Order: sequence, then C-alpha cells, then structure tokens
Amino acid sequence: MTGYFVGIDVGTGSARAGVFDAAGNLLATAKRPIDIHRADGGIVEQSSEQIWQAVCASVAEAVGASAVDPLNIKGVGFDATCSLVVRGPDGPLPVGDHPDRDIIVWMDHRAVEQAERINSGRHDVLRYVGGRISPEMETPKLLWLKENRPETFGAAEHFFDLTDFLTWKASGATERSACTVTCKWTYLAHETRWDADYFRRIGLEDLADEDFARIGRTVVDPGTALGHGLTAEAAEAMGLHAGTAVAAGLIDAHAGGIGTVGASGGAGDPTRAMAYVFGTSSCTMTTTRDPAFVPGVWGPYYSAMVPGMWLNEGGQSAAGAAIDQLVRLHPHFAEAETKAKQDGKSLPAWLADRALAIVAAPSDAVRLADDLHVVPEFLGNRAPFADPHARAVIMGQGMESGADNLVALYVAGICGLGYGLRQIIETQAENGATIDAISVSGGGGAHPLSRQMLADATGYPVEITACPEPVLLGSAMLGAVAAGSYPNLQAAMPTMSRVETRCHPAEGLNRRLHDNRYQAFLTLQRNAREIRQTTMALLE
Ligand SMILES: Nc1ncnc2c1ncn2[C@@H]1O[C@H](COP(=O)(O)OP(=O)(O)O)[C@@H](O)[C@H]1O
Ligand SMILES: O=C(CO)[C@@H](O)[C@@H](O)COP(=O)(O)O
Repeated sequence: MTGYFVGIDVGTGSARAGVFDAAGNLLATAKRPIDIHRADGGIVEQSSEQIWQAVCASVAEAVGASAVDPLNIKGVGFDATCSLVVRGPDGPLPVGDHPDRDIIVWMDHRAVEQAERINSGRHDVLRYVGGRISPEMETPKLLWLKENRPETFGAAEHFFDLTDFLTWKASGATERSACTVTCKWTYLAHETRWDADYFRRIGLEDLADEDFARIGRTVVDPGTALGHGLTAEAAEAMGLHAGTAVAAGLIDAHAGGIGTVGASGGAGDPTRAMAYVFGTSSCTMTTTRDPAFVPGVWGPYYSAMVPGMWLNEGGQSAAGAAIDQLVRLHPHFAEAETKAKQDGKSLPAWLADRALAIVAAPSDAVRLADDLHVVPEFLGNRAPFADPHARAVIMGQGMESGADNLVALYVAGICGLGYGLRQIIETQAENGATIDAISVSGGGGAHPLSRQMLADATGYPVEITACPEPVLLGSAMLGAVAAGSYPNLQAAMPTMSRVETRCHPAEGLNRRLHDNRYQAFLTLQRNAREIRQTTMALLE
C-alpha cells in the first residue's frame, strides 16, 4: 500500500489533524483551539466558520510538518462531535442571539422539554435510540429551533451534523454519513429509510414533506468517496490538491472505535472489544452481529461504526469535563493549575503524574481516594438511565485544602467514571452484548494512570493501540478507504492499527477496594435519584 492520508478530528475543544502513512504510522499532527459559548439554560454554541478555519489551519500545519508532498496525500477523512449546524443560502444562520453562532453544540440541553415531549409519544423509531431520545440528539434540537427560532428554521437550506458539514465544505457533496444520521437523527439504516411518520407525529412534518432534502436525502456509508474530492477552495485552504479523495465521515467517538476495536493483536474481533472514547464526554461503543436492545443505551444502530454490524453506544455526557469541573471546585485548584502550567501540563495530567509519583504501583492509586466517593454525573446520566437531569454526588470531602487532597479527589473522580463504565458493561451483558476487553482512546485515556484505573475499576483488561492518536487514525482510515487504498474499513482496521500494551485489572486488596467502592457508587447514585424524585414531586 502506498500514499498518505489525513485524519481530521473536531472535538468539543479543538480541531486536530494528523498525517498517516498507509500502515497507520502517524507522521505529524497539528491542533487549533475552537471557541465555545455557554449561557444559562444549558445553552452551548459554536461557529461553523470558525471551526472550518481551525480545520484548514491544522491540516496545512500537519501536512507541512510531515514533509509529505501534498501530491502523495491520497485521501482525507473527517470526524466531529455530533453538534447541529444550521446553514442558509448565504452562510451561517443564528441558533441563538449571536449572528455567527450557527451551531447548537451536542452538550447543549436547551431541548430537554422537546425531548420529553417526543419520548411521551413512544414512537417505534425510539427503539433504535435506546428507547428514549436524548436532548443531545438532533430531532429535539430541530423541534426547539422550529418552535423558538422559526425564522432560522424556515430559512435553513441545510441542517447538518457537524461531520457532514465538514465533508460538504470540503467537497461540496450533500450526502450524509450513515453514522451521523442513524445515531443522532433517527435514520433507520437497517431499512435504508427515514420514518416520515415519526417526523409528522413530533411536529417536524415540514422535513418529511420536503422528502428530507434539508437533513439528507442521500445517505452513504462512512468511507464512501464524496463528489469529486476536495474542491479547489478547500484544497487551497488546506495546502492540498483539488480532487484529493474526501470520505464520508464519522462521529468523533465512532472514529475512536474504528481506530481501536479491529486492531491486530487485540481482542481478535471487533465484537469482543468495547471502545471507550474518553474525551470531554465519554462514549462506550459495543459492536454486535445481531441487534441488542439495551434499555438506556443508545442504539442498536446498524452499520453506524463497523459496516454491516450493529452498535450500542453508551457513555457519560461529562467525562473529561466532569474531572475538570470536579477539580475546579477544590480550594487548591488555582495553585495547582499554576503549577501545572509551569510544568507545561494540563491539570488532570499533572494530578495523574503526582498520584503516580506517590504510589508504589499504579493500581495502588485507588488507596489515595480513601473514603472520598464521586458519582461524576455533572451533566446527567447518558447510560444506562438516559437521564439528562441526574447530577453529581461528592461524598467524604472534609476541610482539607492541599495538593494531596486534590489528588485524592481526582483519583476518586476517575474511579467514578470507571464505575459508570462498569455499570454500562454489566447492563449490556444482561441484555446480550458481552465483551472481553476495553480499548481506550481520547485525551482522557492517554495517561498511564487513567488507563490502569479504568482496568481496575471495571475488572476488564484495557488495550492500548500503538498509535497515540486512535481517533485521528480512525478518520485517516476513512480517507484510505475513499482513496481506494483499502477496499473497506474492515480491511483497513487490522492493518493500520495494532494493540501495543494491555493493562490488566488489579488483584487482591486493590480489587476488593474497587468492588467496595463500586457498591458505594451504586448506592450514592440510587439515593441521589430517589432524593431528586421526592424533591421534584414536592415542588410540582
Ligand atoms: N490525565 C487525564 N485525566 C483525566 N482527564 C483528562 C486527562 N487528560 C485530559 N483529560 C481530559 O480530557 C478532555 C480532552 O480530551 P480530548 O479527547 O482532547 O477532547 P475532545 O475531543 O472532547 O475535545 C478534557 O476534558 C481534559 O481535561
Ligand atoms: O455524542 C457524541 C457521540 O455520540 C460525541 O460527539 C460527543 O460526546 C462529544 O465528544 P467529545 O467528548 O467532544 O469527544
């Protein structure tokens, strides 16, 4: 195999690009931050033009740094968060109060009420999104727009998932990826159709009447070559050549899944490894041959990640973001952040390094948490309760205000994320989706401590691929398939990705400590839910 491929990943906080060879070796990366605007009422907005500029600048820098002749770059793949982009004939249309902000970010919870209304209709398509639509998905957000910004809703020419916006900007093609529309828009990929009745019943009949022209009349598999490749304008902005193949994209978490679950030397079969993508949020991606209906876990989605197979997607809306929020609450936060900056590290990485420096072995880190317990549901419970109203619980915090206590809180937070993951794994297993190993990607999973703690907290081995950027690699695989270097993703996965290390779960006392803490997690989570329900009932 010859040629080079560019993978582009637009996460919540940054756009990144990586240049890979056909064997999956990473030659160079570049990154640009992207702005995020938050306001009360769960409002979170971004600008598609700013994101596009960040994408082009990262690609140009990564290609330059790789020293690969742009003529040898044969394909480009995109992944992004599943935020909703609204574009009119003349460009961005405002989704709120600011003219440039045309993106309702995935974590925006303005459409909670619309989601609840849709769920009360119990339409059959909801069986394929875990039984309940989430306010993080696109149809509640579209309904919110129609009800609250009718001028924007009416004037929109395209409603895109962010990934599909990026491939449109790159190639001019309006095809949507089966990944985005199946996971976030209720497209039924297993029947290759939209359900017009669903759209009519929830109040989005306009979209059905137009035969879905504004949300995607043509849906293609991830990796499909789009249009005539890069347009001249996009190519110039990226420092590439017009006509370079552009692949239909993936949601960011799914790119992490593609970059890891089929790796050679791993679980041996994409159905045996769960991808855990630990970024701002966390996503658990489980592949099955037959559909598994798991209450509270998104899906089953057909062909949304590994083509021809089914996918269950769980996770937590706040994962890295929960750790960021947790440590921000601590009295030692500002001082620790300054020290982390001086050391050139992010605060979570600085805390993880400090924890590793204190303990004799990484698995002993659990002992640092002592009697501190965290249910880190700052932004609701994505799975297995599909409850956007859930909130975090912190137990055992005293008057301590020093660095060691902050490290303890960090460790307790990572434990809490691990127990949420364990709860999802157990719930899925009860419903027919079992796994043998977890394959980690994302910024939060890049540290040796967090990886080991995930193995210890869940009791499952955690696999790490050789590539330090598996999400970018997943996107680059799309570019390789679109360029014809691989016939399909199944062929690209084991060739371009391989497992390099494995974290084995703790034994002995550390294992017993985790088992005990997991029971505490379940108790605190259950009690918090019951207390909230009682309070809400009294207030109604
Ligand atoms: N060692 C760590 N422990 C816990 N969280 C971490 C660690 N390193 C990074 N993170 C968190 O991971 C998130 C960034 O992950 P990344 O995959 O780059 O994000 P995204 O793709 O969502 O923009 C941030 O919330 C960051 O605080
Ligand atoms: O919702 C999904 C995946 O379904 C993601 O786009 C969303 O969680 C955002 O991902 P990041 O945490 O920013 O990588």
